[in-house]
Amino acid sequence: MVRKTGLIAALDTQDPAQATAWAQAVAPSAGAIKLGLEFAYAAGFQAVADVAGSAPLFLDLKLHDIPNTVSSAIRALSYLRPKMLTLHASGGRAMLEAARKACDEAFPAHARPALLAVTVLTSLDDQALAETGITDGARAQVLRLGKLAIDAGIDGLVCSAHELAPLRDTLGDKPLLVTPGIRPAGSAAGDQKRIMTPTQARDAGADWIVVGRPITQAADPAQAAAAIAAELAA
Ligand SMILES: O=C(O)c1cc(=O)[nH]c(=O)n1[C@@H]1O[C@H](COP(=O)(O)O)[C@@H](O)[C@H]1O
Repeated sequence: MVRKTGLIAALDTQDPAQATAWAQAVAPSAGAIKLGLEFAYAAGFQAVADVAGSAPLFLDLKLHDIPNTVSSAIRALSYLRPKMLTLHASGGRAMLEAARKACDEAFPAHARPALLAVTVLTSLDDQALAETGITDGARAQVLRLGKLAIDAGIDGLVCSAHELAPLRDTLGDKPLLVTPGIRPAGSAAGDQKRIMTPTQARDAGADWIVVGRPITQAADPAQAAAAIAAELAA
């Protein structure tokens, strides 16, 4: 299957003016902008709504709580009209199903966001995961949580590019697979552990790659985003 892999630019900042400038800079190259915990906590949800005027919104709140709280939170944020919304797969089946139901009820059918379940954070390697009690490695845990989330009606998964091939083998083409931990050749990994380049992630089957600091910390964020989009299209 020929897959078109899109770019999501992660705009991690506390400053609305900075987020707006970055959103405008990346808009020609990115299919969505990602605003998450740092921006929402610092600048508030009105600022999220304002910045989201520039591009489709990936709202990365990584919901993880009891089913009633997660479904109520989804109803409460529905006015933001995100294109994608994250929650943690490790919240379990009942939470995932409650989120699916809340999403279906709170959004009109034409404006439903893709619900994306975060499997194992890309900042974790097998050793760090073992300290949490998961001793058979990131790949096994991503597959376990990925199957659970898709079975519970979730639209897609957030995983590292290293798990794309086994997930596609197990779950097929339909689930949206979104991969952070992407580093263009030569850029610093920072706190990310399970990383790949944009080309490698595309070739392994990503629908979307998420890139933050390699764009936002570049001397010219517009040019950095354009270069990544060009790499994906090559
Ligand atoms: O849910 C996410 O987007 C996410 C999941 C994950 O496992 N790893 C991960 O890095 N992210 C997010 O993706 C972005 C990656 O940013 P950079 O490391 O700067 O490219 C950050 O905004 C993270 O919050």
